[in-house]
This record gives sequence, C-alpha cells and structure tokens, in this order.
Amino acid sequence: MPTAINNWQMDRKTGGPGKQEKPEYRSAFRILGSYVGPHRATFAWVVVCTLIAISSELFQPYLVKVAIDDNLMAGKSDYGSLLVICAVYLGLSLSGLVFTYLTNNLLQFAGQSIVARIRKQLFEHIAKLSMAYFDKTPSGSLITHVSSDTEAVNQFFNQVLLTLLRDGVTLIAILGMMFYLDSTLGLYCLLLLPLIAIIAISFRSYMRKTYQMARSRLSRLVAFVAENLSGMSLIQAFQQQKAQAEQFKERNEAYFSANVREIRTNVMFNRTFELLGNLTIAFVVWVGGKSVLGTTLEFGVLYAFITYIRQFFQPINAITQQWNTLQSATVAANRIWGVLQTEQEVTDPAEPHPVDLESVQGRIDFNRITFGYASDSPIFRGLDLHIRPGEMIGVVGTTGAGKSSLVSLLCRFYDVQEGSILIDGSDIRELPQAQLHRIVGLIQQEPYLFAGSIIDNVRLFDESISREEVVRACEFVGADPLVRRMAEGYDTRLSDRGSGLSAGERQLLSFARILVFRPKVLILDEATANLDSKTEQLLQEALHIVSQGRTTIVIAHRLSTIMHADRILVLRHGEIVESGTHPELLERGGYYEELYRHSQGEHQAENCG
Ligand SMILES: Nc1ncnc2c1ncn2[C@@H]1O[C@H](COP(=O)(O)OP(=O)(O)OP(=O)(O)O)[C@@H](O)[C@H]1O
Repeated sequence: MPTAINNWQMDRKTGGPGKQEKPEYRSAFRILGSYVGPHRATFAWVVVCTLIAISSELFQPYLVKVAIDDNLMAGKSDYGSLLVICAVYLGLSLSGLVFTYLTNNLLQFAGQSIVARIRKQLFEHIAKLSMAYFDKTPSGSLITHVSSDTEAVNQFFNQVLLTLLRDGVTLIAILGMMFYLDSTLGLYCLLLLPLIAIIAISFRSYMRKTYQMARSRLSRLVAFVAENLSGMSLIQAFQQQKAQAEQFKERNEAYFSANVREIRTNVMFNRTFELLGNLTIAFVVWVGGKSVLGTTLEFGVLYAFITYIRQFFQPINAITQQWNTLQSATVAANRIWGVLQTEQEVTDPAEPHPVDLESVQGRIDFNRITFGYASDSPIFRGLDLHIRPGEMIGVVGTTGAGKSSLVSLLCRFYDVQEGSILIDGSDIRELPQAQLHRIVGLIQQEPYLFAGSIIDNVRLFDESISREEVVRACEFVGADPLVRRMAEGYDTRLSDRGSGLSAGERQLLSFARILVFRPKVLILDEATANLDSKTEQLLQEALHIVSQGRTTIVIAHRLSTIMHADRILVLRHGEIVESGTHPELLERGGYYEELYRHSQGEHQAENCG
C-alpha cells in the first residue's frame, strides 16, 4: 500500500508520467526485422498478393476508359466486347477482394505469431531476471512492456507495414497510370506533391503532439485506477473516496480534452486533404475538359484521371495517419529490446556442480561475507555464521538489521560481494539455481497464492506430485479441516492471491507446500507475524512438524516462535551481536533479554485486556 501512496504523491509532483521517449527508427527496424526471418515466405506471399490486389483495383478505371473511348464514344454497337469488358471488370473486383483478404490474413497471422513469440520471450526473460532488477523496475512498467508495448508492435505489422506496402505501391502505380494516360495532366498532378508534403508535415508535428498527449493522459488515468484498486482498503479505511474521485475527475477530464483535440486534429487533416483532392479534380475537369472539347483528349481518359485522383489522396492520407502508430511501435520495440537485453545478475555457472538432492545434509556456512544493495554501503562486512545440519536457528534484531537480507543471500536472490556461502561444503554459486531452490525452501510473511485450485497451489502446478501427497501434507500441518470446509474441498479455486482466505490460512497452505517439496533447508521470514495467537499456535505446531530433519532458520519479531530454537542470533547493523539458547541469552542480559521483558509485558497486557 505505501507504494500506492508514494505514486499518488509522485504523480502530483511531476504532473504525470515521464516524457515520451524519442523513437530510434534504425534500431527498431533492425529488431523487428530479426523477427521476420522465420516468416520470410509469408511476407513474400503478402507482397505478391498485395501487388495482385493493387493491380486489380487500378485496372478498373482503365477498363471503364476503354469501354468509353473504344466502344461508347466510337459509336460502336459491339455489345459482345462491352460484355467482355464488364466481365473482366467484375473479375478484377473479385480478384481485388480475394487478394486483399489473403494479404490481410497472411499479415495478421505472421504479425500475431511474431508478437506472441515476443510476448513469450519477454515473460520468460523477465522471470529469469535477478531480484536487483525488480528492486529498480516498477512492476507497472513491466506490465506495460508485456501488454501495451507488444500490442504496439502488433500494430506495426498489421497496420503500418500493410499501409506502407499497399498504399506506397498504390501511390506509385497511380502516378504511373496518370503519366501513361496523359503526361501533361500527370505533370500537373505531380506539381501537387510539394503542396501535399507541406500540409502533411505541418499537420504531422501537431498530430504527434495530440496523439502523445492522449496516450500519456490515458496511461496516467489507468495507473491511477490500478493504484486505487490495489489500495482500496486504505482508501475506505481513511474515507478517501471523495478525494480520490476528485483526482480521478481531473485525470478523466484531462484525457477527455486530449481525446477531443486529437480527433479534431485528425478531422481537420482529413478534410484539408479532401478539399485539396476536390480542388485538384475541379482543376483537372477544367484543364482536361478544355482538351476534351478541343478533341486533344479522349473523354474516357478524363474519366479515368478523375477516378485516379480520387484514389491518389487515400493512400497519402493513410500513410500520414500511420505515422503515430509507427512512432509508438518504434519506441515500444526499443523498450522491449531493452528488457530482453537486460542480463541476469545472478547466473548459473558455466559448469555447474549439481549435488545429489537426497544426500544433502543441510550444513550452512556463511564465510566472511560482505554484501550491500549498493556496493559502496555494505550491510554485512565479513559476517561469519556456521549452521549445523538439522539445527534450528532463530534470528531476531532491530528493524533494518539485515535479517531478510541474510536469507535472501542464502536463496541467491543476490550474490555476495566478498566471501562465500556454502551448503554441505558446496558454494551456492556453483550449484544450478533450480537445484538450490529445491534445497532451500522459503516461507515469507505474505505467502503467495496463485489463481488456481488448492491442490495446484500446494504442489505449484507440478503434476508429478500426487493428490494424495498434497492431502497428506495438509493433514500434517493442520490445514486439512480448513480445506474440507470449503465448497469444493481441494478443488476449490482460489481467487486473486487467495484473497478469500485469512492470512493464517494462506500461511498454513504454504507450510503444506514446503512439506510437499521437502527442502533440506527451511527459512521462515516473519512467517508468523500479523497472526492472532490462536493461529500462531496452530502454525507453531505446523512448524514443529515441518522443521523435523531440516536445517531451519526462523526470523521472528515474536519471541514465542523462536524460544525453543537450538540457537538464537541477535543481529544489529549487519553483525551478530548475541548468540546462544533462550536461557543463555536471558542470563546474559543484553538486547535479547530486553526484547523478552518487553514481550512479556505485552503478553500480560494482552491477557489483562
Ligand atoms: N531491495 C533492497 N534494495 C535496497 N536496500 C534494501 C533492500 N532491501 C533491504 N534494504 C536495506 O537493507 C537494510 C537491511 O534490510 P533487511 O530487510 O535485511 O532488514 P531486516 O532486519 O529484515 O528488517 P525488518 O525487520 O524491518 O524486516 C535496510 O537498511 C534496508 O533498507
């Protein structure tokens, strides 16, 4: 929830999301081009089909010209050839239809396949990135990469590419036909090109601005809604609905006005082009009409010319309209590439040394480790800690002392800067990560549950783990009665992150998960925080069962969770300042004893209450 509040404040300070990135066309085309390779044949067919479709459409006015000049105007009563012309006209219309359909389908298929591949690559790559990357990158921007950015790339293939190809070729072909029919009139039309370019360029920058404004205001609106949804409990608890509605209204109106401005600009642009087209037709009717009257030009040629002029403006319009899409696709492609190029900080060794999982004993050695999230401010400076197989270690300490960081290092979410961490004498950097995570199991304060059935959540979608094993694990940790009370028992589908369950119930399921996966080293990071004493008692019992035969590290603020540990460590500013059993530490009269006295006071207060 603090994230949501911080974002609201940031948003207010900066007035919305950051500046639009500049498109880098060359690198974007190189990136997108690299995906085209496997679909080369499809794209070749797209070009062929497009050329046939364009030819079919452009020959139609020419056919009418032939009918007018060679038949009607020539005064022939040759119904047979007129019928042939009509049949060919119909054939061309049909071929235009069929080949346009084929072009669209082929391009859609290739485009969608490329985008599906990019999306898959992105998702798989993001899942492999190190925790340091997620510390720096807001999840919102990753969601944008996987959803909107890939969609922008999709539009590149299905809209921009198609327009550039079809309308680009159409434009050139129309000019060719015009010159073929009458070079003088063709030359006049060519003179129009600079005028068209001036209009397009002057509108382009304005259209880009309005387009970008609308997009950035939309993402601001969407981000605001997303934050509100994730922070709904806080909003309701603090009665912030009215204040939030006001802020939403402001963003909504800003998006509305940006949209209206964008539409107005587009309409203005289209109408200006239409006006220019009509003026050109009027000009051609005047100049060409004079020639027809002077019998230097055939009537059919004038007819075909007018039709071509009408067709001439449509592709220019379409290409200009695609400019914005091209820009956002370019930015998106570069952004996606940026993520795909991000290297993992924690990697598997070139030659990993796998161990036999069954023979792992669970001995852990932190050998003079030095680590800091920023390398110039270490949390641990040469920390030494050695844990025997099967030992249960309790870790307490002040906030920010480095308790969670210590276990993050053991899970290899980050690598130490100096020293080493060994499991049974093997450096964890030498183990394949997949194996390390089978050896070390972590239960956090907020257990993560996926949308899926209870069974799948416990066995993490691993079908090789039988239903019976899951049920047995749940029985062991005391989760079975809770599951059986649910409407569909073990097949009950959990909603978003298990929101239908209490924190304790979710935690019980994550204990069962640990039993099923049988890691040799078990870590509990504040796993019993935020639970009432009754649920905590239930989890204590579950922990007792789960920790049997395992090296267990328990980080806890509540001393009741770790009182019976074989050894308790007190961490302060990244150093172990006290170490011993519960009675030993009490006798010592240090930080632990102070903590214990404090917790006893709380306990008595709770009982009195
Ligand atoms: N991902 C991170 N990026 C940068 N700094 C971090 C990160 N996680 C923790 N820190 C910092 O490292 C220090 C140790 O944090 P850590 O979470 O390990 O403490 P802790 O003892 O578990 O605290 P708590 O009991 O409050 O959970 C703190 O100063 C914290 O601000």
